[in-house]
Amino acid sequence: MTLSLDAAVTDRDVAAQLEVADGETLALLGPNGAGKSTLLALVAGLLRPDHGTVTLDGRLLTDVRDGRTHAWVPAYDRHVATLTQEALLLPHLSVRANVEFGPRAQGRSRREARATALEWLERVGVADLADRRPGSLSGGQAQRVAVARALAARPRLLLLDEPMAALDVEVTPAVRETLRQVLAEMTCVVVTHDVLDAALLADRVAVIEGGRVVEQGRTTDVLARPRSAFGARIAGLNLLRGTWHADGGPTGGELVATTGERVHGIADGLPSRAEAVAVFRPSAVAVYSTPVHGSPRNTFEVTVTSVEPNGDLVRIRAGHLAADVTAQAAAELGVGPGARVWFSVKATEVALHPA
Ligand SMILES: Nc1ncnc2c1ncn2[C@@H]1O[C@H](COP(=O)(O)OP(=O)(O)OP(=O)(O)O)[C@@H](O)[C@H]1O
Repeated sequence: MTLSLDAAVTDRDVAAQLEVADGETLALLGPNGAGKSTLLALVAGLLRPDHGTVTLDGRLLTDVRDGRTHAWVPAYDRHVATLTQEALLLPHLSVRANVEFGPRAQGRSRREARATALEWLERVGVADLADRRPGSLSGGQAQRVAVARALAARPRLLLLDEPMAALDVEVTPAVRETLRQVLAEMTCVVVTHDVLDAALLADRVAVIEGGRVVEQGRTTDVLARPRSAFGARIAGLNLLRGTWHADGGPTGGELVATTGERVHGIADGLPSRAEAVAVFRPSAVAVYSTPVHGSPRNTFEVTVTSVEPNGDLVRIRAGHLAADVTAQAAAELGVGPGARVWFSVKATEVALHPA
């Protein structure tokens, strides 16, 4: 294992064991206060456990036993980079200087640091902003720069703490896609509230509740067959498989699903005729009893198969698709199994990625 953690923090009632293999992305999911950020802090070296160990690439970073610290590598020497909700760029430095900072601090030459910075800014799609100051960037741009800064330091492990939580919904899909591409090569732990992040970014998921790992496994397995209460609440994403047809329209094209639906969505750089999946949350689906129009929306005429409570909402299932609506909306619709309804989801809510 590249990363192993087996540690406890008594006053936060956190006691967990995690393992992440080389090149793998693990998502930590769980309700507020479950202990996700605490686990990241233990790995990053920002928090000392009451007992336990943290190992990265066979190097013992933390070892606390019998009330004594046997090993403690300080945060700056762990080869671990952390990306938080806020980009936290140094305001008085240019974008490029922010990204050069890590390589320079590691003793690389000015020229090498500059080349590395430009390469990463290019990869995350903001090379044209290199000379700007952080204060003049949008939230999405700043977060891309923060990704470049984190990776320019060549960390062995990347920790992401809700990296998209502070972004506008319009820019989230594109930043998520950038992360998906760069994370493919990294060993990574991502804390998220958003099941879509887990579905698109993570190979494996660990569900944390009350400071304990209550469920873990391959993302697809956990989302398809959740065994914990939290897992069940977040599962049920809509997922359509098919072929992407680029046509240059408002969203660049549509996915023709093997189940017949045609779906517009956000597909950054997906080549035409690629096998792809379209993913969207049940809560992004509006339900109507009459046909709806209005672009850029996807509308599917479906037959309701079940209506059941789902947390504070009501989940309306129609075969392989699901919509979560408020209890009031469900009451107004007054639909039950067998009813014909229209599911509608904005193209901006649909993420497409290679299958
Ligand atoms: N700095 C702190 N000092 C003491 N207790 C803390 C501290 N930070 C968090 N806690 C407590 O530790 C427990 C775990 O919190 P943690 O922040 O790790 O949860 P989380 O899963 O990251 O939550 P969220 O999703 O709300 O960010 C909670 O009971 C919390 O109140």
